[in-house]
Amino acid sequence: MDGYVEHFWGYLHIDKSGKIIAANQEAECLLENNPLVGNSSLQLLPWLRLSWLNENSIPRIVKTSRSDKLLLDIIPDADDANSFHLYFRKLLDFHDTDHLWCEVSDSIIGVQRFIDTSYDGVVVSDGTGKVLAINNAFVNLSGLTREEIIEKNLQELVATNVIPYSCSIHAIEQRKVISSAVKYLNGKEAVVSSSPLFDQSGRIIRVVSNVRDISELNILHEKLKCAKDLAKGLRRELKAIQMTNLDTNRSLCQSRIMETLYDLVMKVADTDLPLLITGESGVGKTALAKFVHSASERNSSGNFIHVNCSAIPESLLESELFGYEEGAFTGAKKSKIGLFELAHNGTLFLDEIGDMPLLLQAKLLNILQENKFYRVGGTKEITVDTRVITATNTKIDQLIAKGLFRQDLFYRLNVIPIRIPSLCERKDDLPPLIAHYLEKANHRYKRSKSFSPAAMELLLNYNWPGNIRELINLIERMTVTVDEPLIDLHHLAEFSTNTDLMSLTKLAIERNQIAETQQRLWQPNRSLKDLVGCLEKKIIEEAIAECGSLKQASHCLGVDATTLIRKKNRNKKTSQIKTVDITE
Ligand SMILES: Nc1ncnc2c1ncn2[C@@H]1O[C@H](COP(=O)(O)OP(=O)(O)OP(=O)(O)O)[C@@H](O)[C@H]1O
Repeated sequence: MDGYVEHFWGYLHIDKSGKIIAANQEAECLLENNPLVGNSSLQLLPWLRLSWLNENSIPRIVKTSRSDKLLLDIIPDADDANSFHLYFRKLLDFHDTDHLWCEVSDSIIGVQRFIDTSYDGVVVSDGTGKVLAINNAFVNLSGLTREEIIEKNLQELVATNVIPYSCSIHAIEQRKVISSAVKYLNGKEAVVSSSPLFDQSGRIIRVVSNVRDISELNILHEKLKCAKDLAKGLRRELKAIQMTNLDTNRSLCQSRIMETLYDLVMKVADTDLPLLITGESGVGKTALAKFVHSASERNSSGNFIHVNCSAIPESLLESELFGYEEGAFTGAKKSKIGLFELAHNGTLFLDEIGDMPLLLQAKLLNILQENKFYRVGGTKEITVDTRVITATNTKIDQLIAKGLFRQDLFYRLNVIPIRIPSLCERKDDLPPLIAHYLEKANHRYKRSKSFSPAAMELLLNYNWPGNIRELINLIERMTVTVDEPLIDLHHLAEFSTNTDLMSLTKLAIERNQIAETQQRLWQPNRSLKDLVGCLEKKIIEEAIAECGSLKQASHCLGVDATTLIRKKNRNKKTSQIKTVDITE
């Protein structure tokens, strides 16, 4: 223990047997400079009793001579059960108030213990500004030594620039708690709060200052600011990437029908009109809803929230969408914000809207008309500014006919109806989509695959019932599973999981084989003369077709026209290839 106690009190560190391990100067002074360390405290202090060591910190007054009295306190060492700290001080004029001093000593020692364990710096001064005690935390924080501060007047310390400012002096002057920020000479910053203590006559007897190091806090604050700036930058970049992706999506749709669709979407993106997107699964309804959000002002003011109404159990959907208040139902321990609120200033995309229960449809209609709703179990009306985009791949008019969907809600949602055509209705989009997703898969899986012309032709002729999602899946599967660099028809047949595609591929393979066979010159059971005749006829026919007339063809082939006609007709019977009509 340092500081106040050390300054005025003698201190001995003694072991269990009473041997002195350490002592301070005040102790040497009080015990008249006898060498202390190594000696027995019981011999040097005949009034000391070994039994007192085991009595936990009881301040006592002992008579050392006829006139001298010592105030004494023994504290066990917190780290070493076999040693004790002994504090003592002479009592001079207090013969009649011994019992009071016991309490005072106890509180002084107690205060010092308290301030030493404080995380914050502590400075105690008297009513004139003289420093009586400081703790280690203050020494570490201010970079000042005890000698520079203890017993010095704070006003002088400010005047001599040892400290930049004293909050305690202002607390003494203004007789109230004063708080202020201080920057010490070592650069550390602190928030100081000085509280004056008054005696019964209103005199200030002590000022206790609490000094909290805020340098760390400032550094953390700076770091937090940097992190926030970084997050802001990343969010901007993410949005830019998302926008690029969405722009790519638009540029990949080159069919006339999709270009018209995107033109319409661009016109309505910045309005708050509800959109109902229809189309088969995998055509890109979600992608289009994201595109609308990103192309609108809402992209910078709010979030895009995607809710699949068929994926959330009916019993949970209401509380998910609208949130709930504490105690609204069993298990609602805390209130929770709903997805509508989460999409405030942004876009709420309700996918598979046909699966929304009828009861919730009424609540949805209300919110679309009023922009207001109540949380489940709530009494406070909540107002939101949320754009609603819905999508479905079921026929809503059939649901209306069956009484499963509210007609009024349908009209409200279907302000801008958008039907995304299936991939088979927009085959012009296939080449850019295939090229884009093949490149993506090659990059992702570090491959360099390509499709053979025959495989490519097949992909262009296929109907893609699973639409773009099926196309992406097939390309990824082929890129990863095919070993050869060229993905050919037989790979499609081998690795395809779709029976339609598989049979289409097998058909194409067979057709290719027949074509190959037809192209071969040798055929079984035909004489050489017959085969040569056939070839000759084909050459003559091609020459006539290319040159435009028999005369020109005979000129090109270097034979006269009569020979050409004769050769052509000679092979007529044997040829299996139909001849063309030749007119000069
Ligand atoms: N125009 C486009 N260009 C490129 N990729 C697209 C395009 N539209 C959709 N996609 C991709 O196709 C896949 C399916 O799209 P999306 O999930 O939007 O379809 P969906 O119609 O919402 O499907 P579901 O009805 O099953 O929810 C996604 O991987 C998406 O990125």
